Amino acid sequence: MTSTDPLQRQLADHRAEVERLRQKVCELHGELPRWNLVTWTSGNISARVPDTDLMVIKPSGVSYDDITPADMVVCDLHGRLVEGHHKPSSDTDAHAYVYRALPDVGGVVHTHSPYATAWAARGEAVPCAVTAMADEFGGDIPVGPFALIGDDSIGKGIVATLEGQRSPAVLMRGHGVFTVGATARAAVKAAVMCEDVARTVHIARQGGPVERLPQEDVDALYHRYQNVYGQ
Ligand SMILES: O=C(CO)[C@@H](O)[C@H](O)COP(=O)(O)O
Repeated sequence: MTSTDPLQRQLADHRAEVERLRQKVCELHGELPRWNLVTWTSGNISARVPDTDLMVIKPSGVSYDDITPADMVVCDLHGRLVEGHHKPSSDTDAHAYVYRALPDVGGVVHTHSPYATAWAARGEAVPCAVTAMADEFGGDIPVGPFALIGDDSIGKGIVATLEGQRSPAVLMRGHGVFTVGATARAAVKAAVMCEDVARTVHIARQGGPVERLPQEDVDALYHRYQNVYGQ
């Protein structure tokens, strides 16, 4: 019998994609401890289910060692549970706000990676001082406002900070990293690269002042990496 609930109908009509994303998002969660981006159960990943008002997101507080595709939770884009036997991530409101505000975003990642989170604790943007930053971020990694969890505050801070920015990463002051991407995998890559460059620039600054790359070089590097690099 077909449900009269539009979200349940979307779920039924996109069942194969939802199950594929449960598998994919679960796999991607393994990358967070692998790259030392999270501690214990901190951090989370979600993916938008294309052509729906749904997302697949991490269950709250479940160990990375134990998480399975079946544990992934399906929510609507207001953070309301649609399907799952766990409570969704405590950051679901933030992920949902981003998806509502930025239609091109297909994946959102949150980490507490140590070097990037140290920059967030200082409320300081990571200056674009190395080519790897120009490649992936197209400039500095910006800082967003401190915001408490539990409503749209974090999501609003992420979206407002990313407005007009090339960077797919934002350092939420006093909290940690949020990244976005066309896919969840792209957002995970941005989180990995964010921690890498935050560490490099931090170490560089221990030896003396760090200068940003010339803007024209940043532009050229970003264009090459985003449009030419790779296969
Ligand atoms: O920083 C936060 C809370 O904002 C999160 O990273 C939590 O630490 C992980 O929450 P769950 O996704 O497990 O609910």
